[in-house]
Amino acid sequence: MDTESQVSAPFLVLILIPIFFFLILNYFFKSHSSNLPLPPGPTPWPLIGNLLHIGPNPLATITNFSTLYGPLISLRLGSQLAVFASSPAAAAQILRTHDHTLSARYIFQMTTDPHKLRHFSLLLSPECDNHWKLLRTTCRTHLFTSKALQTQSILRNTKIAAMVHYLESKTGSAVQIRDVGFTTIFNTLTNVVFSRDLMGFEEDGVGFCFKFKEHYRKIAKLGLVPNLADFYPILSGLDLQGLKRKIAECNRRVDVVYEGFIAQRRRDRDRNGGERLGDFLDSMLDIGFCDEQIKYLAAVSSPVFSLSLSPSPNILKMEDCVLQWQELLSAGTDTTSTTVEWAMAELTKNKHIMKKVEEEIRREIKDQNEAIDESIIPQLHYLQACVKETLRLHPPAPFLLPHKALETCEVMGYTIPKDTRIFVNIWAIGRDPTIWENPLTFDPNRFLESDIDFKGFDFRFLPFGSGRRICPGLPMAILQVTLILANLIRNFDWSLPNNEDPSNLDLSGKVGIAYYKQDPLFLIPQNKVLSTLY
Ligand code: HEM
Repeated sequence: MDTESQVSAPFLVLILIPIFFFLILNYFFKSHSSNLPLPPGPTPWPLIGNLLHIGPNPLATITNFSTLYGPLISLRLGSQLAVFASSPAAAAQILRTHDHTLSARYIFQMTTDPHKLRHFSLLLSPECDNHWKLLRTTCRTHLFTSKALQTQSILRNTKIAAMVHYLESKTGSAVQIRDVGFTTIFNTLTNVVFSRDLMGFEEDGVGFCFKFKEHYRKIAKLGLVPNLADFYPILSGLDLQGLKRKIAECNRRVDVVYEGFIAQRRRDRDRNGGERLGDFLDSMLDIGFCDEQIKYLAAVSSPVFSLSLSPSPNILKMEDCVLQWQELLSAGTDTTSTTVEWAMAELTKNKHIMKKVEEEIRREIKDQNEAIDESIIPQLHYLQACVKETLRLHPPAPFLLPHKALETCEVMGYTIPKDTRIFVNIWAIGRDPTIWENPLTFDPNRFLESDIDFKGFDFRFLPFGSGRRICPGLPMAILQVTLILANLIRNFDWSLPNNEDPSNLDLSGKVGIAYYKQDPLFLIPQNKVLSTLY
C-alpha cells in the first residue's frame, strides 16, 4: 500500500466498529423483515453472506450452484443480494418478461459520482429513462447504422492495413494477439471522433506525452480488484482500498489530453485557412460555437461524446464528456479484442477449422491480388460461424453487465426484492449440455446448421444481451472482429512460440473488465501475401 493511502490502525478500528454493528443490524433486519420466497442458494453466513463460497473461479462456482439449486439462484454478497439466471427460460423472464423492471443498472462503487452518471452516461445510466433513450438513439444513428458503418469503412481498412504492415514487420517473432487487436480497434474508434491514432503497436501514445495504452492497462488492472464497497456500500465514502481515488487520478490525467485536442484543432483550422478533416469535432467547429457550447453540443450530437448527453439545460463540463468517451472505448475495445484473441486461440488449437476458414476466404475473394474488402464479409459464412462459436464458449461479458431491480417483482415463483443485483450467466447457458451437443467442443458447424443468432431473440445464445440494454455496438463489433480475423488468417500462417504443440494450448479464462484468456495468446506470424496489396 502506498504511504498516502495508509490509515492508522486505531483510527480504522474507531471507524469500523460502528459500521460493523450497523451491518449486523442491517443484515438481520433485511433477512428477517419478511418471509419472502427468495430464489434458492447456499445458506449465507451472517455479515459476509456467501462471499467465501465464491472462491477464485466465480464462473465455475456459480454455474455449479445453478446445477445444485436451479436456474434462478440467489447469493448474498456481503450485505447485498444478487440473483443469477442460468437457463434460457430464466434469462427470458429477466430480459424479456420483466425487462421493464429489471433493466436498471447496478453502478460499481469505484465509478464516479452517481449523479453525473445519471446525467451523462449510457452504459452506466442507472435507469432506462428518457435521457438514456436519447443517448442510445444518438449513438445508434451516428455510429452503428449500416450507413454510419459504411462511412467508417475507409477508416477501418486503413487501420487494418496498418495492422497487416505491423505484423509483416514482425514475421518470425511472437506478437501478443489481444494487444494487436486492441490497438487496431482503439485507433479505429479514436479516428471516428478526432481523426487521430492514439496508440502505436509498440510505441505508446504515438507522439503524445500521455501513454494511452498504459492508462487503459491501469484501468483494466484496477477493474480486477474486488471492491469491498460493492459488497458493503456503506463503506463507499471511505474508499478503504483507494480504488476510487486511483481511478479519479487516472481520469484527471487523460481529461487534460482530450481538452488539448479541441484547442489544437481550433489553432490548426485558423492556421490552415479553415481546412477541414470532416470528423465530428470539425462539424461542431464549423457551426461556429464557442468552446462551452461545443462541449455541450459534443454531448448532443457526437457519436461518441453524445454518450454524455444530458436532457437538463446545464452546460456539460469537458471532463464529463471525456468520462463517457472513455466509457465507450472500454465497452468497445476490450470486448472486441478479447474475442479476436479467443477466436485465434481456438483456430490455432483446431488447425482443420483454421484451414477451412482460409479456403473460404480464398474462394470468396475472386482476385487474390486484392486487399480484403469488407463487402465480402456477409459471404464468409463459415468464418461468421467461427465468431459465433467463439462467443458461445468465451463470451466477453459472461454475466452480461449487472442489472438492478427497480421494484420488487416475482420471477419463476420467487421474489426479487427492489435493488437486487441481477446477473444472467450466459457462460453457463453457452456450455449447458442440455442445450448444446458436446458443449465444450469448438464446432462452428452447429451455427451453419441452425438459424441461432445473437441478436437477442434466442435466449440460448446471448453474447450481446437482450432487451432494452442489449449492446448497441453489436453491428460494429461483429464487423470489426470478422474483418480482423479474415485479415489475420488470409495474410499469415500462425504458429505458437517454442514449437509448442497447439493441442496443449491452455484455454482457461479469467474474469476482469472482460472475460480474458488467462495467459495472453502469443503467436508467430509468417507472411503469406505481398504487402503491396495494402
Ligand atoms: C464482441 C464485442 C462486444 C460484446 C460481446 C459486447 C457485449 C455487451 C453486453 C453483454 C452488454 C450488456 C448488456 C446488458 O446489460 O444486458 C453490452 C453493453 C454495451 N455495449 Fe457492448 N459488446 C461488444 C462490443 C461493443 C462495441 C464495439 C461498442 C461500442 C463501440 C459497445 C458498446 C456498448 C454500450 C454503450 C453498452 C451499454 C448499453 C446500455 O447500457 O444501454 N459494445 N455490450
